[in-house]
Amino acid sequence: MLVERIQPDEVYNLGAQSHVKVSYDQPEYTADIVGLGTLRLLEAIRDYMDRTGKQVRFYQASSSEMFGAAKPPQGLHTPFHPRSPYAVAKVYSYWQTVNHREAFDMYACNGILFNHESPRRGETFVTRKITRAVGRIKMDLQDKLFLGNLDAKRDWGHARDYVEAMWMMLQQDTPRDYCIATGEAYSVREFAEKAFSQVGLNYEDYVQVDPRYFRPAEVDYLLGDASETNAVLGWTPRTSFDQLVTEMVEHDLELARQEKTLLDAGHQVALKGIGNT
Ligand SMILES: C[C@H]1O[C@H](OP(=O)(O)OP(=O)(O)OC[C@H]2O[C@@H](n3cnc4c(=O)[nH]c(N)nc43)[C@H](O)[C@@H]2O)[C@@H](O)[C@@H](O)C1=O
Repeated sequence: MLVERIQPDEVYNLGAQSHVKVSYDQPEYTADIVGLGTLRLLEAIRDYMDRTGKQVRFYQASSSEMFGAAKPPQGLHTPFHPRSPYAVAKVYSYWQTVNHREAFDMYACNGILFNHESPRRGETFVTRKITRAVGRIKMDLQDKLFLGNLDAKRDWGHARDYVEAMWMMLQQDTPRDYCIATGEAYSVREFAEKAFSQVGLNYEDYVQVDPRYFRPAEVDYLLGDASETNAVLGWTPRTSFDQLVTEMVEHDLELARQEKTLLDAGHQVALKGIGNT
């Protein structure tokens, strides 16, 4: 067994089919990985601790998607109202984690993280889909960007800051749950506006709404209240929304420059996973 071989001190369960729209196309697979996957890990760790007497700390990547339709701002005391198979499975894992902590005295924490982005974000998530398109449009490699609901609002932070918070959660004396957010929300439209204007373009000239990207049930407005977490952990985000957008646009502009250089030199360029979800 893997836990036996690795003998971990800390386990971070970040494994998932993490795309909300895809979870509607693949609900059973999503429930298996995102829901039962957590239970399998918790049980493997419990069994390992029972047999060896060792202590293992467990982090569960809970998600602001669990709040779904709940009114903003959402925090540790907001009741969940999930709006997708992904979010429902995350709620299941949230409670499995709480229950293992209460029933078996495990050091297990839920980090309820609001959206966290970076240049490493998968290209089918909206922020990266936008910044990839901004770079490619600027370099004349693409004409249009097709998006879904431009009015959805998200509390977007930088993944680098959020990963630090995850680690801090497992360094405390007692286990509990936390909420990580910036406390600021922007719409998809505002993200696009800022990203395009970064390279001197107007998003309205390039963005087209395509209903293909609408979700059967949308999460309209996520805005995190991390005040309790900030007080306990002494954590605050370091990267502003403007800095996040700038970093992602600069990264993807450079990627587009490289693509253009290769194309101009007669090479074929295979594009990895440019967004169609
Ligand atoms: C915290 C949470 O964060 C992420 O989930 P998400 O918020 O669904 O992320 P997203 O970037 O796919 O969508 C954000 C919003 O943007 C809207 N939107 C418009 N047009 C497009 C569009 O064309 N593509 C996509 N993907 N979204 C679009 C879309 O309808 C939604 O309202 C995951 O990491 C998840 O694993 C997680 O846990």
